[in-house]
Amino acid sequence: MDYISTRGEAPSLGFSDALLAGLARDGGLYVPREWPQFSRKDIRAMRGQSYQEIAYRVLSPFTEGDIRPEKLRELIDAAYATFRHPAVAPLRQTGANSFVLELFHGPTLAFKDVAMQLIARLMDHVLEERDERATIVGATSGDTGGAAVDAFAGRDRTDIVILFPKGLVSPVQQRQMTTSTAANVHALAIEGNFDDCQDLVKAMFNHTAFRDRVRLSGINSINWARIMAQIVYYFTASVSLGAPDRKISFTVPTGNFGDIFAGYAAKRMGLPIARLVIATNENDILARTLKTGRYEMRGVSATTSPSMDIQISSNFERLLFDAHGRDAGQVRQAMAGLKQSGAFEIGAAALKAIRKEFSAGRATERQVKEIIRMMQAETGYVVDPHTAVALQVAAKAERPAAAMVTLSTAHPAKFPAAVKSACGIDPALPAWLSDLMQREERFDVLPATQDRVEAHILAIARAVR
Ligand SMILES: Cc1ncc(COP(=O)(O)O)c(C=O)c1O
Ligand SMILES: N[C@@H](CCOP(=O)(O)O)C(=O)O
Repeated sequence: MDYISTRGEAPSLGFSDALLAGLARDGGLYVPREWPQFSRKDIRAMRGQSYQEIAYRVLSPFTEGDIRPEKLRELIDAAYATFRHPAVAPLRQTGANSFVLELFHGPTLAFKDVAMQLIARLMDHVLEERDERATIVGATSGDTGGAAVDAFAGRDRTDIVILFPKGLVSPVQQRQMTTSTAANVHALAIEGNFDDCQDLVKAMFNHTAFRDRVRLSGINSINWARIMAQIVYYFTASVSLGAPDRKISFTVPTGNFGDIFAGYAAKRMGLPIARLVIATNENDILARTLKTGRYEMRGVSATTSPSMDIQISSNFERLLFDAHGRDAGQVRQAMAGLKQSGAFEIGAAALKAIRKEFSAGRATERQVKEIIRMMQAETGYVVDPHTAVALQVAAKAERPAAAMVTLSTAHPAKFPAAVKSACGIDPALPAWLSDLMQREERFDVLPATQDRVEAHILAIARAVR
């Protein structure tokens, strides 16, 4: 399998190179040249198989030619052995035809662990085979950072630098990034918001001399491998609910558009998905875009679901590429518009193609609070605010005959203040994190300026040439 850039001006790469590259050299995102295909028979044959076995079948075509099959199996087994639930991503029934897919049973209690535990091992393996080192840089609105720190801590071939918006992540999220004692972990509090952090990461990738000097690599969902690993749970959930003989819809709490794009990829690979529903909080750029056909930045407000307080949804570029019939010129034009004026229009045909697969809705802060309260009062189930955004949008979504699976992307204990204020329950952290709030923090504070961040990284990275 080889990977091409959404902007059409970077060389195509094999899996291992795309994994280490993160962002393409033309500023675009890598996507597989073709979507691997799974027949109804292939999907039916997944019934009764473990998460690890389904992961192996789904991921093999993406890594073929680069990662040996037995190595892939070994890395998958090691990655998911870190999860505290035997099913890895269990389903919970919440209504007659409604289910919640719990993606928070990994070490840092968010869905990011699903991909991060695997890609840390994949990167380590590739770097070891090449006898190389890398400097990994990531931007986080809260969860990616903690998951990356856990997955990469102590790995000898990588330094990991995480940029988080100062004061805009929950205390639990911050400590998951700042209390690691591993020497290769570096947390940076940036004086700005998540979009500033993400812009800095992209700017560093586009600064070729710096990129080459520190051997930059990325772990945000701009890295194809993140999306790839997340495709798996759309298959496991659908198969356990009767796919391919039953169509399933998914509602996904959305920020950077990575998680829901993984659902779109699963559909392109043959999984019968009815609708993909984008759920946003009050930072509703994606819901507005689907309604109006205009992607327009308007500023970010802080909500109780901080991980989704995002305006630049990086992976929307991957969808645009497909919706424009893989015309990289159209993507370049849209991205230039976004850079120059903070907006772009989506042409009628592309918008029609997007609306054919996706619906979208937004949840207000009041609705999020109410749904957490109601869910706990009526069923005893306590959900986090990101999951609540999606449950609210799913409840309002048009319901074709299909079952609705809502993705639960974080454990409520990551956001105790919001949960307590909504339903009165103070969700406890699990045993392995119970002393998190007493651990000593270690992080640096920097302004959102590229030269200051680059200078800092040059001073700490061991991969510098
Ligand atoms: C808990 C949680 N839910 C939802 C999202 C949104 O996911 P995505 O950025 O893949 O759209 C994030 C951040 O990515 C998150 O941390
Ligand atoms: N919500 C994310 C933002 C970064 O998204 P990513 O999926 O591109 O890493 C976070 O929690 O950091």
